[in-house]
Amino acid sequence: MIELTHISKVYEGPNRVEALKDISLSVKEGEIFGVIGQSGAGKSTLIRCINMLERPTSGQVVVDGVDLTKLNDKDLREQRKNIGMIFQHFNLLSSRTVYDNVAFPLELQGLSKAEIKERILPILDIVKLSDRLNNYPSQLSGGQKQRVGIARALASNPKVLLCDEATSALDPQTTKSILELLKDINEKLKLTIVLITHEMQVIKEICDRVAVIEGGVILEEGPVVDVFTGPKEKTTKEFVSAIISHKLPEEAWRHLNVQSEWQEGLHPIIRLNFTGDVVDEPIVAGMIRRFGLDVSILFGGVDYIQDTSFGHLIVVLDGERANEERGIQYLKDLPIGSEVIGYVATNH
Ligand SMILES: Nc1ncnc2c1ncn2[C@@H]1O[C@H](COP(=O)(O)OP(=O)(O)OP(=O)(O)O)[C@@H](O)[C@H]1O
Repeated sequence: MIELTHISKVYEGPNRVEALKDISLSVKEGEIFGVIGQSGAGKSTLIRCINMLERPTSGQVVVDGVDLTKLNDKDLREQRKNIGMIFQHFNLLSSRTVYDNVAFPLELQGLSKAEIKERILPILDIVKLSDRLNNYPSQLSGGQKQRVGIARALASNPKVLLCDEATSALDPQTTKSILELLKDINEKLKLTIVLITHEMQVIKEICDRVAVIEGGVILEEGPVVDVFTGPKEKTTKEFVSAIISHKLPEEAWRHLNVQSEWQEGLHPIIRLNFTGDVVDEPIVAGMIRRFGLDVSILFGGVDYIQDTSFGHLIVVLDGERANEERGIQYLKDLPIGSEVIGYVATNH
């Protein structure tokens, strides 16, 4: 649905900034694609290139089969009806009611009052604002204002919705309800959604795939579950660790006096990561039964990334060294992630 090919964006001026450097991305029809990055990474520039609010310095932007970089202003305006956008600070007109804010883009397109009404009443129903039609933005909560923004974006029946930090100004509870609404319209209206955010929680809640951007470059991208369970780049690891702690807390690490070499009398500490149904397998019981090992659990938990369970466990294997080595091999042969992260003395 969206193909970005070799996109670069340079802001010329006394402080020349290369905001995007040769970015290529592909977003499939009907998916929710998230771009995450820290402040200044290039997220806003990237999302604004998709509807050409920013014109890329070079590269191609194809949305629904049309190369937007080749269009004149009139054709671009026409194609933009396919691409709705919502913003962090909602960008509503304060002198217009909820109804009139949502009607505004359709008025600009020259639709009649009756056509507008027919188009937007069902949308106001989807975003649950039917009882607020005559309120002004100042009379609404942040979440309600964003619902107006969403309804206005949907008014033109777009195929793509761009969300520019759409929940960053909202509290966690309201964020959750807006994300649920986005998921809902993605499913009901088969809308392709691209969102940018600096919050991993947003990616975790609703995205199918994610790209991590830093310094105008995509560091890595893939299905959310894959990126969460196997982050490759340092920045990605930091984002992931903000919501999933794979690590033993620092204090516990010190208290245990963890060593990096497997010396006499020490036992391996192992980190296990597992996704999906495998979490239900009796892995710990297997190690006890097969190799006569004592398995102490130091740390662990199960997270859910949408419908996929993602477990992590840090354990110490304690037994004869040969059996400990067999246990490590047994784990390696299972369809889970396992890594020896240090060695400790136990009380036995
Ligand atoms: N209109 C502009 N003129 C000059 N430089 C700009 C302009 N817009 C953005 N930049 C620069 O481009 C780089 C990327 O900015 P961008 O706003 O895309 O990042 P971001 O990831 O969205 O950050 P934030 O979350 O803080 O908005 C930054 O160095 C920024 O200062």
